Amino acid sequence: MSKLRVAVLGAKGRIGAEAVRAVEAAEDLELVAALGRGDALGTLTDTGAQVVVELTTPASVMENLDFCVRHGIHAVVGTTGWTDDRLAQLDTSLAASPETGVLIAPNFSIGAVLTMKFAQAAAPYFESVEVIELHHPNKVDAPSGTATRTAQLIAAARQQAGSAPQPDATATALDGARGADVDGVPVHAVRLRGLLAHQEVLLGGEGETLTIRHDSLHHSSFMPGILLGVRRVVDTPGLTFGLEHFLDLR
Ligand SMILES: NC(=O)C1=CN([C@@H]2O[C@H](COP(=O)(O)OP(=O)(O)OC[C@H]3O[C@@H](n4cnc5c(N)ncnc54)[C@H](OP(=O)(O)O)[C@@H]3O)[C@@H](O)[C@H]2O)C=CC1
Ligand SMILES: O=C(O)C1=N[C@H](C(=O)O)C[C@H](O)C1
Repeated sequence: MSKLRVAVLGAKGRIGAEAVRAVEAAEDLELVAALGRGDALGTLTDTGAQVVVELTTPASVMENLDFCVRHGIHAVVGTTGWTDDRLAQLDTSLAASPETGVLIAPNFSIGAVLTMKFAQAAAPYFESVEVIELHHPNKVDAPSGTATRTAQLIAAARQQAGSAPQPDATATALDGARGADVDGVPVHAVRLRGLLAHQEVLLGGEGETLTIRHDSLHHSSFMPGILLGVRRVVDTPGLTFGLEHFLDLR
């Protein structure tokens, strides 16, 4: 059987470099390009890439995806910075290339995907819920894509369950003291040397709290999810948001 031809964008970055090694080590995949900033996107078509793994920056991702979709190259995207406007723009370009698949995964690690699922399930049972994400200090965006997605899922679950607004008597606060408001869920971002990628979801009810915590200790935690995405996206046209759609979660 012929190998799937894969390119990595952001190949010299923290996660991109790990993805290059993971693709090279996979027997069913062939790494045909490893591109960094300034490298010509034409290399993707010249090398016949079938799938691009996009791990760059929020400032670069839209232009890169536009090129991929216009050329019918499937994409697995870990880069953050997704807004409704950006998703709508991507949907529009995918409509003109209906056989192309794009997976956007706020987080490729199984533990983070499960954290989101558990938080979504627990949220309606508690009066209060807040998200704390903790990352290395070189991260350029805050809050993290994972924390934003987690808060959105929590908010949707609470709305569906008819939960009351969260109790909070704060009358005066320094700017930022109560975190960012994501659909009514406070999200706090910590940047600390020594950390990689971590998240806690704190839930509180009368006389009890529940903490759901996930730690990515190494970039290898993201690799099985990226490889799964590469193998599945070629048979999944259109936009898929979240790795959970490619997992057989019960
Ligand atoms: N979904 C997930 O599971 C994960 C997602 N991420 C996300 O992935 C992204 C990358 O993270 P990280 O590796 O830590 O960041 P880095 O800054 O280490 O890596 C990004 C790399 O992309 C390069 N780059 C920038 N623009 C382009 C471009 N147009 N074409 C090709 N390469 C480009 C950068 O080059 P230069 O240095 O010259 O700017 C850099 O080498 C972030 O958005 C992060 O949040 C990270 C980990 C897991
Ligand atoms: O920048 C990172 O490192 C990470 N980014 C993603 C995010 O913003 O959620 C995924 C993970 O947290 C690592």
